[in-house]
Amino acid sequence: MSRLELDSVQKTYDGQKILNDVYLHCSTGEVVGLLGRNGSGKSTLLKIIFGSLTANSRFLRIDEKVYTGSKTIRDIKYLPQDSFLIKSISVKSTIKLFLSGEYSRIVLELPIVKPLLRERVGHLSFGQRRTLEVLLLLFSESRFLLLDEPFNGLSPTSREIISQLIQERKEHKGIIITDHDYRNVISLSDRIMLMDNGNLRKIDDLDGLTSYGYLT
Ligand SMILES: Nc1ncnc2c1ncn2[C@@H]1O[C@H](COP(=O)(O)OP(=O)(O)OP(=O)(O)O)[C@@H](O)[C@H]1O
Repeated sequence: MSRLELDSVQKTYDGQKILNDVYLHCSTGEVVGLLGRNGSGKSTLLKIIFGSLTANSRFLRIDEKVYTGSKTIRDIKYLPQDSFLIKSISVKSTIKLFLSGEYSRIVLELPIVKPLLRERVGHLSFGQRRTLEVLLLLFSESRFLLLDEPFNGLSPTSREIISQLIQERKEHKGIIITDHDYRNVISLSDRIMLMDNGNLRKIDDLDGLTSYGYLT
């Protein structure tokens, strides 16, 4: 088992504190659900963990190795809200480009992917592209995944397939997931954390989400 640990994360934008001394951990074999209102700082936190955004302060450790500064780390992959795919190449080429042999073969054979293989990425619908992006991360070799709104634009069937694959792939990975489909996040997650006024609160049940004003 591997463990990612994040401590003392502070982030200020234009003098306004967005993250206030955040602590979070995630181990391989678990899904951590990150909930919070619009603008509460969820994407900011994921980008800081990934290393694409610099924090005022950040302590990041994976097992015994400590990472300083804001470099990206091979062992962490981030699904951003915006697409990261090359629009002019086919789905098949995209899968071969991003995934190594065995995982590439598995994804090429998935029933949800097979009918799309010859399509150019730029011709996919929003939901088809999002599904492909999530699959590329789930079958990557990185031990930790940060999924920022993976269910955005997905039909109920695609949501079910992706949720099932997240459950299967978490055996090898630690996954931090944020999405406004909070019911799905809750059903997938082993632990729920709520971003509230720059702090992360551990949530045990729906009453916890109500008491912090996330649900009414
Ligand atoms: N580059 C930036 N410059 C200034 N403020 C920013 C910048 N990026 C984000 N913010 C602010 O930081 C706060 C947190 O934004 P963030 O995108 O992390 O929220 P979020 O919880 O992911 O929101 P959502 O659920 O709507 O995606 C917001 O108030 C946002 O306006």
